[in-house]
Amino acid sequence: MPVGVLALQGSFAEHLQALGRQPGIEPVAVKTAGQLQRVAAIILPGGESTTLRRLLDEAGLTGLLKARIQAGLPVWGTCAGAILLAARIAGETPHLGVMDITVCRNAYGRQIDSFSAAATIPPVSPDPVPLVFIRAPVIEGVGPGVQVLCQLDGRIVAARQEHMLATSFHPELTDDDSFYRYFLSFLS
Ligand SMILES: NC(=O)CC[C@H](N)C(=O)O
Repeated sequence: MPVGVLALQGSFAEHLQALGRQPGIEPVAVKTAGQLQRVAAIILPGGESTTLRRLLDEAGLTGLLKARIQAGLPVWGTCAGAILLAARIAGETPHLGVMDITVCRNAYGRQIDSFSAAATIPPVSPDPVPLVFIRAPVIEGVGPGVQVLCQLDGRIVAARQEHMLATSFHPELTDDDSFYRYFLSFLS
């Protein structure tokens, strides 16, 4: 099963490596419309969301990506990828705008703008999942069709809406694959 990772900027290599550990999955680096057309699901990696948006536009991928997601392509945005998905971004205009969440960029203060934590997220794993945050956004609000998966100190850091998954943190920077298994379950 070909599963893509948007490979324009950010932590795509780590996602491709993690996908390569999942049985039956062919990791595909997505840089072109042809590659985007053939994947059965896609991960939008962390990085810098305004840069990612610009590169998506320059590659001519924004409209196709949005259309495929709206037609049901399973998508998982991590960190900057979650910002790309959000229908609302505090103080900014949205990018893809497909997921009914409101995000606030760089929501953690300077002194803790990168940190690790762990949380038990029952739909994802019975065991605590390590969470790595790097200048992370938080999800400030969700629409009625969105399931909150994880809150940390009362702030939403993971949510699902049907075939769309958004996480503020970076599972690709840990050796815990439970979020990959959870996301790939959207395919069945
Ligand atoms: N690790 C990340 O993806 C950081 C996201 C970045 N701070 C942004 O707002 O785009």
